[in-house]
Amino acid sequence: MSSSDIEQAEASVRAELGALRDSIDNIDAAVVHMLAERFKCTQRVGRLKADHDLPPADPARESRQIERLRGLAKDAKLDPAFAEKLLNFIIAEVIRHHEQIADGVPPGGRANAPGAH
Ligand SMILES: O=C(O)C(=O)C[C@]1(C(=O)O)C=C[C@@H](O)C=C1
Repeated sequence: MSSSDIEQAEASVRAELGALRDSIDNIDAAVVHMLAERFKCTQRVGRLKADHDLPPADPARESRQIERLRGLAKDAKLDPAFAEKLLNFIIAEVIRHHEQIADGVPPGGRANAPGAH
């Protein structure tokens, strides 16, 4: 469906689509804000782990998180496999951050590293 298809649709359909998209935009904003808060916590976890020579990843903790999230997803009628993929995607990024902290990479990237622009 292109934008012009939408322009041709009935006014009531356009109004309903607009209202639904407003809600989607609000939800997307909430997701971004919640993720930002989560990453603030995980940055502190990364610092703590680096300071105490703890490994970036904790697979046992991840298994518990996945089981818990799959259960929550089922209750919420969300595909548990999707919830698991999403959590794994987020955790992979967190582990990358933890590794950077342990390697002494400054927040925002390797600004002073050779080859950086
Ligand atoms: O709880 C930790 O130890 C974390 O580092 C946080 C976190 C997560 O993002 O939830 C990330 C990596 C670990 O493997 C497990 C969990």
